[in-house]
Amino acid sequence: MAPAENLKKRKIAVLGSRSVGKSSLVIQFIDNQFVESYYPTIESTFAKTVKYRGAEYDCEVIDTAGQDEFSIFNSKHAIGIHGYVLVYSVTSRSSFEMIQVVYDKIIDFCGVTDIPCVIVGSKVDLDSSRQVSTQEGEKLAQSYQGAFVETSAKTNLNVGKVFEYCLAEIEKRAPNSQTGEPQQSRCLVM
Ligand SMILES: Nc1nc2c(ncn2[C@@H]2O[C@H](COP(=O)(O)OP(=O)(O)OP(=O)(O)O)[C@@H](O)[C@H]2O)c(=O)[nH]1
Repeated sequence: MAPAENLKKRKIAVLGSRSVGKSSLVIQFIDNQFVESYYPTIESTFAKTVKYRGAEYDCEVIDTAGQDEFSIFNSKHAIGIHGYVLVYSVTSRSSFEMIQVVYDKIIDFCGVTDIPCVIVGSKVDLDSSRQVSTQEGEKLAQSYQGAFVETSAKTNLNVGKVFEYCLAEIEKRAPNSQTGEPQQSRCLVM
């Protein structure tokens, strides 16, 4: 393992509607377990060292309280964040629509044209209750120039990929940077 000072630090925020499975995704990624019961999150931060393309990354993952159209955008979810995991449930069209609201709020707040992001369609094990097609998810991610993946925290499908893709999106925009200056630091407050 690389000495701590050689680790690249990356801060990743996980956002999306309530109950779409953000915590389950993060807990499956960090602890390799799935919890069936539902406890609404206030906010939790997790740390994990991830190896990606031969480099080690010190990832801080922020699991946020679910958003809705009335939530006021929390500046904590933009300042110092390198990449975003935007989660909807494939069983909920309204959660898919909420991704677009959250994305626009981030873009607006940061004053940038795009952000490193992964669009995640969660709960694919519940395919018989699907309301959002894979193609719709892909199309949305393309329009954001981000990555797309469908997951199940329950069956541990593609959970690791979410964070791998997120690192890839961050690196695409800030290759070889030790701290990876987040995009919004280009904002100038006057
Ligand atoms: N079948 C299935 N259920 C899931 C999956 N992921 C999460 N759930 C369930 O969905 C419910 C909500 O999951 P959470 O991970 O707490 O959702 P959240 O987005 O963190 O919720 P908030 O904290 O309110 O924002 C829980 O009962 C989970 O067990 C999945 O991949 N498949």
